[in-house]
Amino acid sequence: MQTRHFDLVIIGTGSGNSIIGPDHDDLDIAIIEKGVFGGTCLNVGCIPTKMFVYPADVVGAATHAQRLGITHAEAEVDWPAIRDRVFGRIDQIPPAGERYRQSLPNVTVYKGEAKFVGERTIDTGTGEVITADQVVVAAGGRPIMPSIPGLEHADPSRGVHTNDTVMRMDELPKRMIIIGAGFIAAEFAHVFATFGVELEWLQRSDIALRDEDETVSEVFTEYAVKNNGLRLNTTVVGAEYSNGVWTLATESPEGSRTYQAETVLIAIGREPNTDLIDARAGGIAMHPDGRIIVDEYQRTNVPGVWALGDISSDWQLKHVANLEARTIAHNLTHPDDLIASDHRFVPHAVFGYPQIASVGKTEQQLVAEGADYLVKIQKYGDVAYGWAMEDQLGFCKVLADRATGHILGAHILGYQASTVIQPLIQAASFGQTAHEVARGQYWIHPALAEVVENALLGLEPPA
Ligand SMILES: Cc1cc2nc3c(=O)[nH]c(=O)nc-3n(C[C@H](O)[C@H](O)[C@H](O)COP(=O)(O)OP(=O)(O)OC[C@H]3O[C@@H](n4cnc5c(N)ncnc54)[C@H](O)[C@@H]3O)c2cc1C
Ligand SMILES: NC(=O)c1ccc[n+]([C@@H]2O[C@H](COP(=O)([O-])OP(=O)(O)OC[C@H]3O[C@@H](n4cnc5c(N)ncnc54)[C@H](O)[C@@H]3O)[C@@H](O)[C@H]2O)c1
Repeated sequence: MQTRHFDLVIIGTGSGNSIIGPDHDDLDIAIIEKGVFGGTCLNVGCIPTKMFVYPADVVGAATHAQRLGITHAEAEVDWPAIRDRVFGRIDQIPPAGERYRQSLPNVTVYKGEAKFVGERTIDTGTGEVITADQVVVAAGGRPIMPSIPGLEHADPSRGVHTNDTVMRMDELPKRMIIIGAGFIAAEFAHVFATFGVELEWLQRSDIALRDEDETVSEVFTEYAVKNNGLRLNTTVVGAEYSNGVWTLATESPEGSRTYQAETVLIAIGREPNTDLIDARAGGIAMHPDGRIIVDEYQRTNVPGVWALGDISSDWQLKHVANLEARTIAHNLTHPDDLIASDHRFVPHAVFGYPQIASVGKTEQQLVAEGADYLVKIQKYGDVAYGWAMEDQLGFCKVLADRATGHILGAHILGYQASTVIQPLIQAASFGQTAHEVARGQYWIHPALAEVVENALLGLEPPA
């Protein structure tokens, strides 16, 4: 095996690929990718899912328009056309990104599965072992599979999917069973239910989106039970495949039951790829759940080795992986002026139906901490635009420190929640008080953002 030394090696081309910039022109860099250039978000995550969510939102809006006096003919969903539109656009990007990297004189692209064989020493999986002064581990994660015989591996040919394959199905199945009720399940349940697939959506615990603020998860769960086939407290204990149909055996407090469908979507969480890269052989310390331990500067315990994104972060979110990549991009070339990743107010959104967005602490976390807080829940339907929409579900919940008025958490469920929440993310991040944000600016009337204004005004003024 040949051995070559680099200034910098990057493992993974998701957010890892965005590290390389003009500051690094003088470095001899290797980047290693085992799969498709661009990583999860671009190829099998954020971007394609939202490209399916958008048409689902369009169909959903037409359906919900009945209460506004508009009826449409039933939507005809042309799955191959939707799928080919999505991937016809996405599939052009990875080869272009790879070609660009290969065109840079100081970058060598290895197409192989990287494994540490020593400290800062990596087998590229291409017949070459390389060493480096600095290594960035950005190898992400993968779907967790259940330990149920038949379902331990994705097998699209038999209708067992994860997010990696479900968006490329040849045709829309008549029936689908979704296992899990987190982010991925919520978004795909919205897409497939809206596209007319008969859903059985099985969740082993008593609530969907468990980590959200409890008001949000309760309203979301109630809607999903009523409209999207969600079944709670239902644990899958066995699976059989016969004549193109899966029969899943389940246990619940009501007893044993089976569910049948041609397609099963597994969405029970994601695990870090530290085993694939043999992080242990590189001397890299890990949490019990397999994530790499990093400090606020994204340093691991091994000098010169950094990690970012899903393989190390507390958050499996693209904007977090990107921020951590920016931290490392700076720190690689500024050893005496390190910057820390800002994880104070990490927001997220779940692009299902109803849409959800959140930042900061949940009310249950504040209760557990014994915090002295103010809370206001403002309904969409009680501000002008929400009233015009005849919205019956949406709300904005704001939590603020009683003494200072600082925003501690904000949780929105409803139309465009992911956009409506942004002023609250800004206020929390810049330390503005609820009163300042509500009173210190105009709020366009009668825009939906008034739901945020009224939530803030509804908090008692700070003592
Ligand atoms: C269905 C879905 C929807 C999502 N939607 C959103 C969303 O709307 N918003 C949001 O913020 N986040 C979303 N996420 C999460 C987001 O995609 C991830 O947090 C983000 O992509 C993580 O980036 P990363 O760079 O850490 O890892 P990745 O993008 O996964 O990149 C890791 C790369 O490393 C490569 N690799 C792994 N092992 C090796 C090895 N041994 N050798 C060489 N290469 C290797 C992989 O092939 C991959 O290309 C979604 C995730 C999924 C699954
Ligand atoms: N819009 C977004 O930002 C977005 C969208 C999709 C995914 N993501 C990221 O990807 C991550 C992974 O998503 P996910 O939905 O797979 O995970 P998740 O952690 O959000 O949800 C996992 C679900 O599976 C259930 N579960 C866990 N183990 C199980 C088991 N053994 N059997 C049955 N059910 C089980 C849990 O109760 C939970 O409902 C998310 O945490 C999120 O960070 C983000």
